[in-house]
Amino acid sequence: MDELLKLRNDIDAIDAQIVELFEKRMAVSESVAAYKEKIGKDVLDSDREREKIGKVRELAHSEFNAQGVEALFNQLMTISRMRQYMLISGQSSEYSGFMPVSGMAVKAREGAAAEDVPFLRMPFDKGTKVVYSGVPGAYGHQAMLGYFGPEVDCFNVATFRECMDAIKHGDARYGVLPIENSSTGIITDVYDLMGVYDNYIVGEYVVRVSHALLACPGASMEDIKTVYSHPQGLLQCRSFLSGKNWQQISLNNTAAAAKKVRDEKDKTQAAVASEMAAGFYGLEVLASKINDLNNNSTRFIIIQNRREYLKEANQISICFELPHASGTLYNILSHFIFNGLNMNRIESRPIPGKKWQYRFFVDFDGCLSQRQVRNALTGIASETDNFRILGNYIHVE
Ligand SMILES: C=C(O[C@@H]1C=C(C(=O)O)C=C[C@H]1O)C(=O)O
Repeated sequence: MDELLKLRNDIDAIDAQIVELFEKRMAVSESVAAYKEKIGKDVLDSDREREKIGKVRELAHSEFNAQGVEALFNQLMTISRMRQYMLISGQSSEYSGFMPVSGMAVKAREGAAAEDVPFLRMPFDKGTKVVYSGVPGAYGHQAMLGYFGPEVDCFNVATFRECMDAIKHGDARYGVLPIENSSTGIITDVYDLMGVYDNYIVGEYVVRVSHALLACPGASMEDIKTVYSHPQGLLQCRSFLSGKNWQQISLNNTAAAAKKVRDEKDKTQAAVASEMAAGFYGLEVLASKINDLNNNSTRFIIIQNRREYLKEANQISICFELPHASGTLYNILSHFIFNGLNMNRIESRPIPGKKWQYRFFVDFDGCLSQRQVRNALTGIASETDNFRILGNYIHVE
């Protein structure tokens, strides 16, 4: 026991020296930050870090220790960079061109689950033009009405890209696009477009997908022979449809199915779509809530072409590219860890034209007005390629 005590005393004495040296090193690193800020030099100097690792490895007396020293100095230099970003990330109210704006308090709309609806929205009035992708009566329409209310001045476009273009060119102030479904995952096309357009996420809205069986007025369940819907609509109602012996036909979206049933006025046809589509197309609801899972939801984003964020915003979305080398993503994640930020999601998508290279999308908790967020973003921006802040908005749980 005495022997262990003595050995631990030795370790304590060495550790005290390490801490003293660590603090001395950090003080020098702070002076380096001040100098770099003065001359406009980047914090990260990969060549210098590589040389440093080589040199400290040579100082070690075994391969095991060389590896240990390498890991240790990688951490030391990461911490040193974090400190430098802290000292140079600014303090003005705007960050990277993003201006804080005041939100508008809006009550939850009828039929919406309270937890799906943000209590604060981006400012809009009756004259504000809004575009959504999809057709009237589809879930995109429902999300748009949920966020902006029934009196909104809106129009729809057929594709996600057209929605992006309408926002980019100012044909509409806000756009509404689906970004993720709770059972089928992310909408990759929307991610890819967000990565290349200069549009920004300013809000989020969740629609609980609740399918109903719709048919012509006067039709009953016994009349039905054919059912139309989006493939996902048919899939999500598999147990309801399984015993029915109806022909199932896929169309582009659920609202197109409702429209077809209305237009053809055939009592043997039915559509799987929302109850809202029933009202919109003058159809009757033969059965409601027919999806297998009743917590199936689609998350929509509200986009615009201005760099703005609500003062109460609590989630940030960013994207960036990384060189195809070992440790690059690990290095970026350290910015979240050292700044105490909670990451909610990370996705990667192939970069068109760059084989086996990926663009990363990260969502994390925070607001652009917070110091630790700015520190992390300053670091990530300078250590990645094509870094973009995609938006700061109120996240709906
Ligand atoms: C301290 C510097 O800044 C960064 C941190 C380093 C370190 O802690 O040793 C090395 C290179 C830079 O990435 C520097 O440039 O010397």
